[in-house]
Amino acid sequence: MPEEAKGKIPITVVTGFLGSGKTTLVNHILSANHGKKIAVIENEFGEVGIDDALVMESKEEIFEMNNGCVCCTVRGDLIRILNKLVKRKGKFDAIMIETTGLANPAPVIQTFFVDENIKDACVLDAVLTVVDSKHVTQHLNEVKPDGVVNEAVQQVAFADKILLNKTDLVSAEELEEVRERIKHINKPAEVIECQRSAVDVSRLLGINAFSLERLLAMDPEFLETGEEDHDHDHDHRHHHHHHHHHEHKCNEECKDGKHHHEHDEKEGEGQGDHEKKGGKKHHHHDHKHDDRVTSVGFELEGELDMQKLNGWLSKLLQERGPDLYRSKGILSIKGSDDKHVFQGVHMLLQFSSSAEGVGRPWKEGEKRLSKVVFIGKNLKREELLEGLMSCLAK
Ligand SMILES: Nc1nc2c(ncn2[C@@H]2O[C@H](COP(=O)(O)OP(=O)(O)OP(=O)(O)O)[C@@H](O)[C@H]2O)c(=O)[nH]1
Repeated sequence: MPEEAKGKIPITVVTGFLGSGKTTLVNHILSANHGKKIAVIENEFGEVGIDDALVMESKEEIFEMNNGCVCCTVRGDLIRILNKLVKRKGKFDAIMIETTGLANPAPVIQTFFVDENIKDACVLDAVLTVVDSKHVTQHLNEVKPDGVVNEAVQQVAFADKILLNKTDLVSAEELEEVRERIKHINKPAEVIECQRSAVDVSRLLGINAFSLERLLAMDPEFLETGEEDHDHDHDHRHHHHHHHHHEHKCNEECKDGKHHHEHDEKEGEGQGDHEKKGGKKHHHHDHKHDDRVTSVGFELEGELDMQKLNGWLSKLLQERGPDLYRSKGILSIKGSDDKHVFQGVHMLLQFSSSAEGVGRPWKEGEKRLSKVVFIGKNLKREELLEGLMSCLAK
């Protein structure tokens, strides 16, 4: 361990596009036999929080940051939670942060270098990026409107280690193509092929893989504008270049209930490979998200009919699969005392339940609400709600 890392809390950032297998990785790490106490910080992009119910019950504390993306609105929350944890130093061994699938990891990484308190107490051990072998190419190729960041590219570019996950869903040739593509974006990062994010924890934690030097070699300005540009607790009116909307709650400074923020744009300043900067010749400090990508979430009382739901979801994913990046839900199903879960990634749909060890069973007295979230392009709330309501059991 390098001198400056001694006695500091190691931080692992888990990133990767929507549905790539981040929560699966967090659960894998939490349940592995390493004897470490790990505090987990979960950030979710979605109108309705689901992931907290899907992360395993563990002795460690789980902090949730919903209603925003860790790279923007809730960055202040991240700093507050980290400062709280720093005060409890010694009571746990490590911190793991799971970012949303739409997060640009750069501002998350900057947090560990711009906040004095956090910088003194913590050391970034590694940025782990989970990649969905089947769907990543589509996301890397996605042509974004001018000035909009391609988060999938950023996530690969900033990785210290890449978990090339879901190898069961692709052929050997496809896997090789994905590997090449990833190497093209990020040559130094080790790529580990896996299924269900199952990688030996000794290769993931306490590996001291993060290197600020390497990052600065890739982008000499990495730390320069971070503080100013990414602190969204300050007055948004100072900025006026780009707009950035998520269909989620903002901090009180956003006057119109949508989320705007802007960054100064520095184009093509000899940064080398531009794909590293978001698939375009844009500096990573622009981090305007794609406003066509939104989340729609519902909380529903009453029991759902499994057969109807399965039929409706299968049809929806078939028809809207390319645009429907991610769907997931916690379900109260008629005729069952188990908590049911569905997971959708594009056209792939999977049902499971607490009886199979997925999610936690309903607690005594817990209100049996179903929660469903859709994340994707051009989603129509009314249509989705109508479809979901039609699945209620009579
Ligand atoms: N076939 C296959 N499915 C996998 C694999 N790893 C994870 N999954 C499934 O992929 C879906 C998404 O996994 P998650 O771990 O929830 O993904 P995530 O990155 O946390 O998703 P978001 O937090 O919504 O961005 C779940 O249904 C998993 O069971 C794998 O190696 N192969």
